[in-house]
Amino acid sequence: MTRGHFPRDAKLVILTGAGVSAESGLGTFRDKGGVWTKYDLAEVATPEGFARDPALVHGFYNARRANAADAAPNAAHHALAKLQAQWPGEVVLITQNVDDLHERAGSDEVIHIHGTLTGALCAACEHRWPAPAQMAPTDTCPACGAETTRPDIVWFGEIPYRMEEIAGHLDTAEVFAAIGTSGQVYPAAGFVEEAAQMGAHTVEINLSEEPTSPFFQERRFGPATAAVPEWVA
Ligand SMILES: CC(C)NC(=O)[C@H](Cc1c[nH]c2ccccc12)NC(=O)[C@H](CCCC/N=C(/NCCC(=O)O)S[C@H]1O[C@H](COP(=O)(O)OP(=O)(O)OC[C@H]2O[C@@H](n3cnc4c(N)ncnc43)[C@H](O)[C@@H]2O)[C@@H](O)[C@H]1O)NC(=O)OCc1ccccc1
Repeated sequence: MTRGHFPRDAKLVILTGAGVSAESGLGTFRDKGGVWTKYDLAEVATPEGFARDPALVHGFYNARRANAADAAPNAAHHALAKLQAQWPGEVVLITQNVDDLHERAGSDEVIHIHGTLTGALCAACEHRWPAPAQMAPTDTCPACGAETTRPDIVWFGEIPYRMEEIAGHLDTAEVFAAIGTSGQVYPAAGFVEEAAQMGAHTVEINLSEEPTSPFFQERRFGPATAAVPEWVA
């Protein structure tokens, strides 16, 4: 990590997107052959879609849960876990991804702003529990018994998780890095501007240029499994 820009124990805030899990075989969303080219986002990733057809939505997430379970963390996940363990300053890892590959690479604290495939949520009492491999509309909540269980995922139109905590980290970040994200989904896409306004050094690591690339002071293009270990080294 080129030290010039910040102190040895700087506070690092890192945001990851689907690109960091692409080389683990988990499709991204907006690239060629991406998830949103195969599925209609409004049908499978909105509360309205779930109300209309919960079986369709559970089927979509059951398939993604199975894919994620069969996948393995890659060199980018491992490099970030090593950075969290060894960097003298604070490292905050925020992910838009709903897979658990960061944790399986050894990252102990990961803020899942869009939820997780491994979690189930009761829409009635907000109880949370580990998701079974296959979820179905007839599943009942172990706490209140209601038949209102859903994947613990933040859908479009819903408020992302832990936003206050994240706002605090963006205000105090000395380095903000975005890795493998197209910067098209808000509020996450706006984090770079918030961090830059507070004086953070901003770094983009991505396969190629994105509309938000001009917001970053430092840009590193290449596959995450090469570019992230290089940046961390
Ligand atoms: C599409 C977009 C225009 N719509 C939105 O942003 C909406 C609406 C909206 C709100 N504010 C706005 C302002 C302007 C315009 C629109 C809005 N946002 C919302 O609805 C959000 C909720 C959004 C969350 C939706 N849920 C997801 N995921 C869970 C589901 C699921 O996963 O099924 S978002 C979904 O997209 C996220 C972003 O996608 P990326 O990760 O960036 O993936 P993508 O495919 O796009 O890009 C991949 C990148 O990787 C790169 N890459 C590929 N391979 C590699 C490689 N090998 N190495 C490195 N890089 C690589 C590619 O080049 C590319 O750049 C994903 O992470 C994924 O989580 N809620 C909200 O705003 O509530 C109110 C609010 C807000 C704040 C405070 C209070 C209230």
